[in-house]
Amino acid sequence: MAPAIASETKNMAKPVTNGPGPATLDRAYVTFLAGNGDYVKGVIGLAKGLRKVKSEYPLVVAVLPDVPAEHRHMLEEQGCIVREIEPVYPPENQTQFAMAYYVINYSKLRIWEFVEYKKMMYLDGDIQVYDNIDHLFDLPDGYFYAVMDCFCEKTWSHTPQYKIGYCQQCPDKVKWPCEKLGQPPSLYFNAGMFVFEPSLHTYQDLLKTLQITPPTPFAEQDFLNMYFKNIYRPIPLVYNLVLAMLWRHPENVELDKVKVVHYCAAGSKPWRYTGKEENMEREDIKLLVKKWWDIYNNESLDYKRPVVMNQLNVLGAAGAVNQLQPLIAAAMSQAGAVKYVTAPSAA
Ligand SMILES: O=c1ccn([C@@H]2O[C@H](COP(=O)(O)OP(=O)(O)O)[C@@H](O)[C@H]2O)c(=O)[nH]1
Ligand SMILES: OC[C@H]1O[C@H](O[C@@H]2[C@@H](O)[C@H](O)[C@@H](O)[C@H](O)[C@@H]2O)[C@H](O)[C@@H](O)[C@H]1O
Ligand SMILES: [Mn+2]
Repeated sequence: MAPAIASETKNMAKPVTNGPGPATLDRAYVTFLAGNGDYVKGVIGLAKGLRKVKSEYPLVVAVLPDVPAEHRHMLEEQGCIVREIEPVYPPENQTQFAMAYYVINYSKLRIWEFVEYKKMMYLDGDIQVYDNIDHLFDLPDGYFYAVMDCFCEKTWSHTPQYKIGYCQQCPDKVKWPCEKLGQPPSLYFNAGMFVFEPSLHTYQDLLKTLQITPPTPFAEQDFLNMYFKNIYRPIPLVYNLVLAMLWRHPENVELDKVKVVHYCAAGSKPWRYTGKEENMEREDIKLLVKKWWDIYNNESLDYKRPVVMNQLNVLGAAGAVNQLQPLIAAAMSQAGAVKYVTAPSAA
């Protein structure tokens, strides 16, 4: 069934607002971390941002083997659930077609294997959540939800749409020349944020399909758009503001209504912001970078391991195993959706 093709927000998929459901283990946010560099700051900021908006669900971090133990510990100290994944590579010796920087992002595909969760929301590590978006988990099952991207940045200069000045964000401004180029491109989402349902069948089919799909410039983002084309449903831009929208389509942006900001424009990563790159001197960019730092530096947003957990650790270390049972029960209820359980060392 073709997804609702939405040309404007009002036609886009709307969350089912049936009020706050019970916090269940079958839902979680998930992000992806690779390397031993400074992206870990992005993930820590995201964990604190989700806590600030009182999200009911935990944050799972899929880490590649090259993420150092120190960074994994920092994430666990922030209440994250750290899961190691193996890298995913596109077909052998064809990676030169993808922008080299993006090849590592194919590893995001491992999250479809997290089937202990019925529904997950993927968020890039360079995303910050400024309003509670838990209601997106209530969107009807069976679809892939994400926000439409923009084709106007020079990162898109390899595409026909860029060359003729067409963008799905303003399809009437420069109309797609159907007689010359056939059908306009399908609606295309930014893969920095999406709502999906983990499934072993889908996971295996994704990997199998990847092996026969030549890589393309936007790597896993292009691949996911191709793979989920028939069940993709656009959701409003407030759920993933790709920063370039501020200067490419300001008429589509109401900044005070934006719930999720995606710091993907060149030079906009808050933890390495210098203000020197193009558009980075804008007042709205400076404000959004400050908003990110205000959360990152706010110690009141640090994860506080439930008191009982500390007692558990003390008793576990002391080998007082028989006193652990009631504490474990209390810890599980106090921690709600179990975010972080250290298996007490057996006596
Ligand atoms: O060195 C890296 C590069 C990327 N990423 C992860 O991969 C995501 C996608 O990369 P990025 O956000 O830089 O792409 P963009 O959205 O800027 O195109 C990041 O948000 C991180 O979660 C990472 O952990 N380490
Ligand atoms: O690996 C491909 C990446 O493609 C996307 O980033 C792009 C996209 O947003 C373009 O529209 C922008 O022009 C560009 O700057 C930006 O990097 C996703 O954000 C990222 O998670 C990841 O999938
Ligand atoms: Mn990103």
